[in-house]
Amino acid sequence: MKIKHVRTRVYEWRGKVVAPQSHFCTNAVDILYERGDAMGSFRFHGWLVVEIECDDGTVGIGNCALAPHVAKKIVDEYLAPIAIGEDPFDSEYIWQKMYRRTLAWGRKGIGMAAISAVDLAIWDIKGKAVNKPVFKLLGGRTKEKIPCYASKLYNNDDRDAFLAEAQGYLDQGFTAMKMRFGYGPKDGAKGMQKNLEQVRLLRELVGDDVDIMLECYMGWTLEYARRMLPRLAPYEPRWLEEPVIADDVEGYQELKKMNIVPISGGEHEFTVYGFKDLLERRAVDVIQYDTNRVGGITAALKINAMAEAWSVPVIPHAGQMHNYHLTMASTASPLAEFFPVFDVEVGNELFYYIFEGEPQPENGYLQLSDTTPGLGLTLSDAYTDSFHIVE
Ligand SMILES: O=C(O)[C@H](O)[C@H](O)[C@@H](O)CO
Ligand SMILES: [Mg+2]
Repeated sequence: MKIKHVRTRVYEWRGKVVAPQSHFCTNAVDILYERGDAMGSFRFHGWLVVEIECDDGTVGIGNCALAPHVAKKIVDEYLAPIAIGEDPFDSEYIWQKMYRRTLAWGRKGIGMAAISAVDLAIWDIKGKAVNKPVFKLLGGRTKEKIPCYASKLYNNDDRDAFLAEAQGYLDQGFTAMKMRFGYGPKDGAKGMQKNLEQVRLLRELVGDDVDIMLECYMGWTLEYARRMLPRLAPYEPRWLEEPVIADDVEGYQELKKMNIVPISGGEHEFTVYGFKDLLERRAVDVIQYDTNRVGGITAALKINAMAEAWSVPVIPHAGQMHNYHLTMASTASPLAEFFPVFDVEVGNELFYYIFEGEPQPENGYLQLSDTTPGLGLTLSDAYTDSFHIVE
């Protein structure tokens, strides 16, 4: 079996977009003085789809959402020539070739996201070639079904609307949900009180039998997070996510060492080397790589093994099939993130408009088929009129 052709397309969403409410999510840009759409550069309204065709006609599908046009260029110019002609079952060798040939500039960030997209397509091929779901190639079923948490609840100062969304997840049977803070250091004591009010109201609504997770999306500082942790402790969040930027590993270490609220991170970290550093420095209580960024399934599988050795749970970023297969196949991964299906807003939900095959939860659990080969995704044609597709 040989890789014959690599096709890359960027799906640009042209359909309806729901403008997010003000202060809907803190983020790394918040410390800058200019106003405007701070979360603008964290939107996912374009998505790279990579299709790899083999000489026997098998086609594998991969994807990545970070800077999709740049990732497309990297795949077209650098990675496709490396993969073509190789046996897809030599996935480790192909991964090493892609990594080492682009090491000068691709070891983190968009270079690794592009490698991830190719690697996902290769694993999809391997599953299809042996007529097995990918998780069966990664160690198999470790769970009867996958527990998941509802992940949206962007801050809304209309507290009735915020709580109505949370009530909806309770009504659907979720026993865990993640909210986004709307305020950070720039918003002073008043903003801090709004953050605390938001958590208090959510905890009062859901009670003590539901886990709540708190997302900062890199929008706080170490000083602000130090002040918030003791104030958040009474609400017993399952974790506080990305309180500081990914490069501030010392900040992560210090917050974790305070041992007040578990600290999670990793969706902006890459390869086994990035997670070796986080683990050895005991910087996180929960690892949250995204398989379509971190180095694909080839890298994620190795990180799961490292996390198991360090007893650090892996709860991958994003509710998408490429992450679910890893969670299903690892006892180090107790839970999956689930992005509820909504009108397109930030774009986490765009995946549902491009692909068919994503499982929908029942009472807070997801199920993967034992018989659907590969990753289990096909390209949807239900929304083609709402996409501008760049070949
Ligand atoms: O943890 C997450 O789901 C991410 O940080 C979100 O994708 C991001 O859009 C912020 O909500
Ligand atoms: Mg996050």
